[in-house]
Amino acid sequence: MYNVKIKGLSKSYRNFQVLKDIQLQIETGLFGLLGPNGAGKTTLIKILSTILPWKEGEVTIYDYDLLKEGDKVREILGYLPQNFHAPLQFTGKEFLHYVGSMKGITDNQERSKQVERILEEVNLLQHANQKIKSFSGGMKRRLGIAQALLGNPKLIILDEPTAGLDPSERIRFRNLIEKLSKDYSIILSTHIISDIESSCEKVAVLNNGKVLYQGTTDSLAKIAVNYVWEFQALYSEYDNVEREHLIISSRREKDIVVFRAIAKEPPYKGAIAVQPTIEDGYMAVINGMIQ
Ligand SMILES: Nc1ncnc2c1ncn2[C@@H]1O[C@H](COP(=O)(O)OP(=O)(O)OP(=O)(O)O)[C@@H](O)[C@H]1O
Repeated sequence: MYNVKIKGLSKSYRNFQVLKDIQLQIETGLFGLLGPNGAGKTTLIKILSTILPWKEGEVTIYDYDLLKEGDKVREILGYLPQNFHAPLQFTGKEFLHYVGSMKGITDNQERSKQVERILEEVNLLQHANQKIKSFSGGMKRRLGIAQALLGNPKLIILDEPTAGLDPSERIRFRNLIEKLSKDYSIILSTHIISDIESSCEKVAVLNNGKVLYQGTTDSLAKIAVNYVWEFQALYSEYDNVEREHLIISSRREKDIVVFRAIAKEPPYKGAIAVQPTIEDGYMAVINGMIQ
């Protein structure tokens, strides 16, 4: 079942077209929206979150027409913006009560129940009465998720939620998102492949305002079969090789360097085709190797 259906969505800022005829269908579960900086992810997410006005195209979210029934969509939506800042002088609990009231949960008992449950869900219960200024980056981000969960939304939209987190916080955050995806539909926008590779079954790749790929994460990797190569070159050739080929990674072994590259043909003498990863598939799509 598709919860979000997008047909022919376009958006311009003055003369600059940011989204170009987007066609997307998003199912229940965890959906990854991948793309480099400037691809148009935030613009798309702001439109889906009813924050940004738009005119061209059709968007349905849980059978509500986004243009005509924005109020209904807001009732079933939880949103964590890219630059989420909670007031530092509040405690975690005070902040969630405040957001809950703003979302129209006026019954004190009901709001308290939700706040406690959600604090537990995001693993912040024992810090609930601490001021937010004492929270780590990861805790603040989990509080961001918590405010999105208030009001029992059906769809949660997270814009670059792991940006700036250290590796252990990132893993913790990722596990939380994966756990939540059992109960909620989640759209996760990111430019970090590892955020989606273990947990998202379906992804879309956006670049320059266009959807270049949508499908399973596995097929995104498979798309690059016969396009990913490993070869060795002398270290002294490093700059030339890097300039002339689409290099994904390299590792130095004394005087030689082992390169991993994407190309339609063997890019270097002795190059052998290797098994592609999701990152390879993503790079191949973004760089226009695969139409
Ligand atoms: N209000 C605006 N006015 C004009 N141009 C804008 C505006 N907001 C975004 N843009 C431009 O639209 C393009 C897409 O931006 P957007 O923020 O949607 O991309 P993104 O994929 O979310 O990237 P990032 O991760 O860097 O935020 C960029 O070129 C950006 O400069």
